[in-house]
Amino acid sequence: MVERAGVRLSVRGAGEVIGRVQVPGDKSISHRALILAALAEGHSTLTGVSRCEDVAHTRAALTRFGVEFTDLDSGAVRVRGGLRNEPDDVLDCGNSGTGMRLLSGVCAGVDGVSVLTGDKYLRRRPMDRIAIPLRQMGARVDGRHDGGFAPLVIRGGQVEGITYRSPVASAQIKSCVLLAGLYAAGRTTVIEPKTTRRHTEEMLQAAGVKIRVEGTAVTVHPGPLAPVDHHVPNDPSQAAFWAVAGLLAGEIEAPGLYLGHGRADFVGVLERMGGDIEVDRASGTVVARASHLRGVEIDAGDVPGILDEIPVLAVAAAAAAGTTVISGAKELRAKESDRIATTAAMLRAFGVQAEERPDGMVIHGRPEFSAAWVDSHGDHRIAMAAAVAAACRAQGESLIEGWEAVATSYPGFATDLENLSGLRVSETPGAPD
Ligand SMILES: O=C(O)C1=C[C@@H](OP(=O)(O)O)[C@@H](O)[C@H](O)C1
Ligand SMILES: C=C(OP(=O)(O)O)C(=O)O
Repeated sequence: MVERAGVRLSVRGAGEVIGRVQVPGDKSISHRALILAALAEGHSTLTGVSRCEDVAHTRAALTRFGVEFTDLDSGAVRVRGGLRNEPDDVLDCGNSGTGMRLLSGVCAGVDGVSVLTGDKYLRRRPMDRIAIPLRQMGARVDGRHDGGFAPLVIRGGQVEGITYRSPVASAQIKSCVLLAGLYAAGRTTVIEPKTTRRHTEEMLQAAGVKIRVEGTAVTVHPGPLAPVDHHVPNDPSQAAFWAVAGLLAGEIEAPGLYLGHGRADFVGVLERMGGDIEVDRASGTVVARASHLRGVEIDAGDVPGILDEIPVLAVAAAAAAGTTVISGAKELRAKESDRIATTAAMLRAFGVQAEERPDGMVIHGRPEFSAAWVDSHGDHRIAMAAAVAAACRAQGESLIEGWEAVATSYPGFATDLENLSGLRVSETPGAPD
């Protein structure tokens, strides 16, 4: 594992943020597009695939199984699939929970041994949530703390279909088990406590797999995948940063977004806050204009649909009149960082009163922030949320340490921020990671 060199972002705020922004291809869909194309026998052509580091790790991991990727001049990726054999080396998933958990499902189905690892942040994230169902299916899963943490060693092949009632609402757990289910004897059902993003179901169906969704239950039948030509739409979780920037300081338009189940709920939360935000479903466009926001209650019912957007929604709450209470969000503690602790600490660095609770936080809004020194704690979403706070509401120079983490999902974020704001935004060598 090569750890990245430290980068510090300097933002001299505050100013207007105005314009149209093409955010990167959706990260969740990009991982799945590469994996499903790798499983399919034959050639698939993918367009719009995210060029972020997380997705690059998944692509590199798939080459270890003998899958071939070719970058076409058009920007499309051609995939020669047919993944069947065990990988010939360790699968390095980098910072990506999605990569590690989805690939684990594939490894459980493939005859042979796979070893999966990742960076120091990923190696701290819980993997028992996939080890438990994969073992029930008949795979052998080992790792640190009895398979609770990576590196993971999976001996796959000969898996049986199961009905798995997941204790956690997680698209990664669901997708892991469904992918293993493609290789199983018999059908596999996953029942979620609450429905989560449905990319795996939608994309397996498009690849000709027999899959049925009934409420919170998804059943997959084993079988081959057909190659597909898939366009990856733009990432709504990245557009959420700009939507908040538009509401706080100008007007932003983000086109081409995936706005399907479990991904666009941040729009409703921002509307509840009083935000002037419009959605055109046909073109996948979100437009957000400067608004006076007010504090809201965000609870367990909201959380699965806004999981990755909470750090930037917290910035909106910090700029809103009154108090915002977030509850039912303890899953945030299992992300790239403990996002309840790191979001609250980031807001406090800007002079905002924010108190941590076991399953959420309480944020007291204020009209202006003070310039801040923020530590990303290796978490791309904390870094980008801080950049929005700095650019829109903090007079003077704010510094974001650990900015290198942003490459995991949105390598061009600083350039987009500079172009949309006209502020001075600069990246310099920072403290080592
Ligand atoms: O399936 C996916 O692509 C993802 C699911 C979510 O994680 P969990 O499944 O752990 O909730 C989300 O936080 C992550 O960014 C991407
Ligand atoms: C949680 C995230 O991703 P992952 O779980 O794939 O690392 C994220 O992108 O916010």
